[in-house]
Amino acid sequence: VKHPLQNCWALWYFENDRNNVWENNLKEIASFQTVEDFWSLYNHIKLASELKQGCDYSLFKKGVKPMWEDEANRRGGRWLISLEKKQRPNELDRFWLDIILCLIGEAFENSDEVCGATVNLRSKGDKIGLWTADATNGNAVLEIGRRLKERLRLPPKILIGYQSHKDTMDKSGSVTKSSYTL
Ligand SMILES: CN(C)c1nc(=O)c2c([nH]1)N([C@@H]1O[C@H](COP(=O)(O)OP(=O)(O)O)[C@@H](O)[C@H]1O)CN2C
Repeated sequence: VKHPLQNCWALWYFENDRNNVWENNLKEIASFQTVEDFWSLYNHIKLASELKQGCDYSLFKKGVKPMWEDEANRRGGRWLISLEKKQRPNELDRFWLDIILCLIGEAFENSDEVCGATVNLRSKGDKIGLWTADATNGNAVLEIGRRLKERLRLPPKILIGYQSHKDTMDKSGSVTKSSYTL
C-alpha cells in the first residue's frame, strides 16, 4: 500500500512562450497524493536548474492555480527567496526539493494557510516563492517564514521578504515593498 499524503498536490510548468498570453503558458503536468507517486514524478522530470530561463515550476494544492487571481491566492502573498546567479548550480535544486518536502510533509504549523510554492528560473537571479492564503494573518505568515528559513537552513544573513500579491501586482518600478522581512 502507498503512503498517503494529507493533501493532493499538483505540479505546474510555466514555459515562457512570448506568442501566448501569460495564462496560456501555465500547464498542469501531474498531480499526486502519495509519497511514492511524488518520488516517481520527481525522478521523472528535469531538475529546476535544468529548466530554460523564463520557465517556472509550481507545486500547489490540487485545485489551486499558481496565479494571484485564484480564489485561494488573491488575499495572500508570498515569502520570496531571491538567489544569486552563483547559487543555481549548487543550491537551487536543494532549496526547491526542501520546500516541496515541507509542503507535502505539512511541515508548517499553519499548513491550512499554505497554498503552494513556485521556482522561477531567471537570468537576473532565480527566485523561490512560498505562497500563503492571507497576507493579513501576521502570526501565520511569520510562523511559516521562520519555519521556512529553518528548514532550508538559510543563513541568517540571507533575508527573505513577504509581499502581498496585491503589492506585487501594483508594484511601481522593480522592487515590491515587503510587509515582513526575516
Ligand atoms: C493573470 N495574469 C496575467 C497573471 N497572473 C499571475 O498570477 C501572474 C502573472 N500574470 N505574471 C506575469 O508575469 C510577469 C513576470 O512575473 P514573474 O513572477 O514571472 O517574475 P519575473 O518578473 O519574470 O522575474 C508579471 O509581471 C506578470 O505580467 C506573474 N504571475 C505570478
